[in-house]
Amino acid sequence: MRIAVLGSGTIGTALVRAALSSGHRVIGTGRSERTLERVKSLGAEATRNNEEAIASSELVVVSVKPQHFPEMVSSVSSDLWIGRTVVSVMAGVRLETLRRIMRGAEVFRAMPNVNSTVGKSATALTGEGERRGEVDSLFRTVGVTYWVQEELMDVWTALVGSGPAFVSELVDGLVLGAVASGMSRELAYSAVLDMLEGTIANLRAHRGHPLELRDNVTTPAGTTIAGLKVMERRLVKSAMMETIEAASRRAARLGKVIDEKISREISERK
Ligand SMILES: NC(=O)C1=CN([C@@H]2O[C@H](COP(=O)(O)OP(=O)(O)OC[C@H]3O[C@@H](n4cnc5c(N)ncnc54)[C@H](OP(=O)(O)O)[C@@H]3O)[C@@H](O)[C@H]2O)C=CC1
Ligand SMILES: O=C(O)[C@@H]1CCC=N1
Repeated sequence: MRIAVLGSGTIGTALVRAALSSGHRVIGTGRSERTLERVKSLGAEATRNNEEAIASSELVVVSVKPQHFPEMVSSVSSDLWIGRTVVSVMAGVRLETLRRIMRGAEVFRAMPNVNSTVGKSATALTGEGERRGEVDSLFRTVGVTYWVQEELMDVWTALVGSGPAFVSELVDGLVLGAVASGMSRELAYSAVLDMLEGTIANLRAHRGHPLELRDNVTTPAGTTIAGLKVMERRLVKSAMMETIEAASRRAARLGKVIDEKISREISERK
């Protein structure tokens, strides 16, 4: 299949690489010379011209930032979308918005995460169309896929899309705590990553509630309960809940703002 990736940045580049590795012909777009050179170095074609990329492809991935989407689509003739399959990875942007601007295309949304760069994304997919299987295959090349109702895309974006940033913050906090207690940063970082991998394996093996694992670790009057008391006092769990809710609300808001811009764009075209 011929695949176009519009916006070959962090996520776009991972998808260019994935599509090439599955034997597809790929054309990636970008604005800067640096982006275009990176796409070429992977073995794909590269162009600044989104129309050229769309016209020559059956499957089109839209991986520009949501804020750049209205400007990007305004430079594309609306006829070009007819008969294409389009997959947007943009946070917040609704299927309804995409369908309105891409008349005649079958439209999907995907929400991967930055772990797609190491083949370990968990990607939510939504939408309907004949190329559902091909869309699923593309994202399975960068990790695992889950088909979900569109209503869940904003919270998925918060939990899984933004999640690696939140976990990185937590990792940094743990490392700094160890540094404050006299461990070198290098050793602490390596130890935290191993501890996380082990914890994930343990949680997956036991399949129960995560608090069962917590209680297995927590010796009466031991070290863990001393730390847990601080986490309780500092409302760490409450902060995590609010973090996901805030990010999810932001995705919803972003979708609304982009929808309004696209509506204005369509009425100006008429
Ligand atoms: N980063 C993440 O972890 C995740 C991001 N997403 C979503 O993926 C999308 C991309 O994010 P990310 O990869 O981080 O962003 P990047 O900024 O890394 O990539 C965006 C790319 O779009 C290109 N671009 C901008 N405008 C145009 C245009 N008019 N025509 C062609 N190319 C254009 C930029 O090119 P240039 O650099 O040359 O200007 C850049 O390479 C976003 O919509 C985001 O919501 C989804 C899940 C996770
Ligand atoms: O921060 C963002 O908006 C994007 C979406 C998911 C991850 N990064």
